[in-house]
Amino acid sequence: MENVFDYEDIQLIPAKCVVNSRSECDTAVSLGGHTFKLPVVPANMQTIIDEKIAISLAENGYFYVMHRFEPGKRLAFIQDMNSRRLITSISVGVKEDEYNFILQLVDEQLSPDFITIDIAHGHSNAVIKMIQHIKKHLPQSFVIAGNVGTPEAVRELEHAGADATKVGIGPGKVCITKIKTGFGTGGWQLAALRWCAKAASKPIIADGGIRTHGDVAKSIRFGATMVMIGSLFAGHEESPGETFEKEGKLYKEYFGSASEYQKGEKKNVEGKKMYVEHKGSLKDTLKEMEQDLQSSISYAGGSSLEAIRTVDYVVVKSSIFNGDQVY
Ligand SMILES: NC(=O)C1=CN([C@@H]2O[C@H](COP(=O)(O)OP(=O)(O)OC[C@H]3O[C@@H](n4cnc5c(N)ncnc54)[C@H](OP(=O)(O)O)[C@@H]3O)[C@@H](O)[C@H]2O)C=CC1
Ligand SMILES: Nc1nc2c(ncn2[C@@H]2O[C@H](COP(=O)(O)O)[C@@H](O)[C@H]2O)c(=O)[nH]1
Repeated sequence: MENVFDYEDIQLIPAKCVVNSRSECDTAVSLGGHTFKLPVVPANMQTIIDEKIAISLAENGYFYVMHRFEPGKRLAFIQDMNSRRLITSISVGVKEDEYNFILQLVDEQLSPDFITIDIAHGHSNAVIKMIQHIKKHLPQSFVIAGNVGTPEAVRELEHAGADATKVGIGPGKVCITKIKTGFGTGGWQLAALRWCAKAASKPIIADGGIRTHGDVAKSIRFGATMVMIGSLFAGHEESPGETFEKEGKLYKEYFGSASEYQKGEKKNVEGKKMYVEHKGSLKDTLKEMEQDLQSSISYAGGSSLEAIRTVDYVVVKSSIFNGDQVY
């Protein structure tokens, strides 16, 4: 692979502005026949999303993906979302019980709008089999499969029936896959996204490594339809996970889905736990993200996300931060 780079190595080049106010710029995106306010989705992790946040996101026009770590609650969750006439979007794994869960949904005549197959190494027969199982029994559900990091994987999962693929092996903030296995897209996630997007014939969700709001625009430029984010959404008032106080400051926990804390055992651990500063309300962060993305669109010289997809860019290998702190 040539031309390897990551988010902080890239700057997008401004084009002539065509709007009078950033508020004219539309950040809406379509996925699976639905339109969402932002091309951004909180990660399907237990310290990032819970039922309450899912309801609030769906009610306010945002995409969400519920995590799969309380499997017994999923059926009731889908029923509850259906009764509220909200979008249903859940995650599954690939173990035997998950096959039965899909059949149980069929028995209950429940067909979630979105099903995300959430596995560390998504380029596998296990994921291909699960895609085929879901497509056979719940053909109306939009299947997101991942995670992957190569064009071959994108093509294979699309060929198996996936409606979208999720790209990102190891760039996450609480990820230690890159350290423990030596593999992944950590450090070159944006280049991997571009590589995968060139091969894709269906939407791609960029997953992991987003550290600033500008990285959302960069993901769009390099081929993402949607961007999954963990750490930037951690630590909010609404976020699940313990809050604790240290020297008068509030922090919240954020742990990896393959961490000891999630698994309850020290086996195949590829994630860690960290504490992030308390950030206030999730609603405010989403609003700020929307405003920042509206501004990105205006710099791209357009009035919708499409303008960002073709904007010029430069590789700034010396790092755009120039020694500055991110915030
Ligand atoms: N995006 C990323 O970079 C990563 C994300 N994660 C997250 O951690 C969570 C747990 O993931 P995961 O361990 O897949 O889920 P599970 O623990 O549910 O494992 C799923 C199945 O895949 C097998 N499996 C897992 N990893 C591999 C591998 N490298 N090679 C072959 N088989 C494998 C497991 O068997 P066995 O355990 O016996 O091998 C198990 O049968 C997920 O939410 C995932 O998104 C984890 C790592 C990387
Ligand atoms: N290697 C691991 N990756 C993990 C784990 N838990 C979640 N994840 C991935 O990280 C992103 C979020 O990344 P961020 O940079 O926005 O914080 C998430 O969507 C997963 O794909 C883990 O334990 N190990």
